[in-house]
Amino acid sequence: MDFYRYHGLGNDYLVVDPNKTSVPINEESVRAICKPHFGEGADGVLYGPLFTKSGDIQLRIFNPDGSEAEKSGNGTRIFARYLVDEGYRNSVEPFSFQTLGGMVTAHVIDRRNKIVMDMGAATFLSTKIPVLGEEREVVNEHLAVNGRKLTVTCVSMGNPHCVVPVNMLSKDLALEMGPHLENHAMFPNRTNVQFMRVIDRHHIQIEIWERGAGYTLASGSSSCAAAAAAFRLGLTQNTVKVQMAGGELEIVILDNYKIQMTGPVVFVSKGVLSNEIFA
Ligand SMILES: N[C@@H](CCC[C@H](N)C(=O)O)C(=O)O
Repeated sequence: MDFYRYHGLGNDYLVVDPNKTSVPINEESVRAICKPHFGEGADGVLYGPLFTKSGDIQLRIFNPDGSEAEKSGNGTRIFARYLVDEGYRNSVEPFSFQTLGGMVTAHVIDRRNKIVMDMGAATFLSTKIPVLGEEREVVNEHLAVNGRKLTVTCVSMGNPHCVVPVNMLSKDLALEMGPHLENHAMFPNRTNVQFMRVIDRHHIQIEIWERGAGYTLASGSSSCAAAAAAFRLGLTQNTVKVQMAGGELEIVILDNYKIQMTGPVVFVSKGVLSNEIFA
């Protein structure tokens, strides 16, 4: 099974192309592939391009625990670059593809340094995220988590996010509280988690705990969600640089919370997976 490894700010994915391999991708095989030391090790698998009857391209996004995600910011930028690198699309014109969390549109301006992605609209609506309880926008709500009382704002970018503004940010905070928030009873589909420090009206910093992946150096959809929450809370303007352990993404919040994300993608390697890892 051929794979193509890319990373976006240290958030690394393996692209597995169904047109080049017949090995099935499922929960079990994804776990084996992503397992550090025993498999290739990665923050996820991007399975595509799959083609619909009308010729649209579809992408399936898998977390290292084998669960399927509706959307990924770094994942979609990486996949856009793969489509151009392998000649499925060219970089002259923007192109779109489907994810479980909706359509995204890629503008490949400089395939290494600048891929702009129209990520779809952010929503704070509980039924869309989902968050339990009566239908409402989940903005500045109190949540008891592992003996602490946090104030959270929840966002769907197609996939679920829980943003926690804090004054003091650390990796340890994400490692300690992330798993409790990810699996909190309020989130029936679990959630991605961002601890967010506002630096000024154009800069925020986040530490991330990803659903199905754990601590990651960067997350594109997390950056979109955190920027949308900061803007909604009146803490920032609509153009924000999001600083993460792995680097920085630029997020623009357009009308109706449509989100545009800009960032780099690095091609790391191409390889062949041995069947032995599935035994
Ligand atoms: N790393 C991604 C997010 C991947 C999916 C996420 N773990 C989920 O389960 O929703 C990104 O860059 O957005």
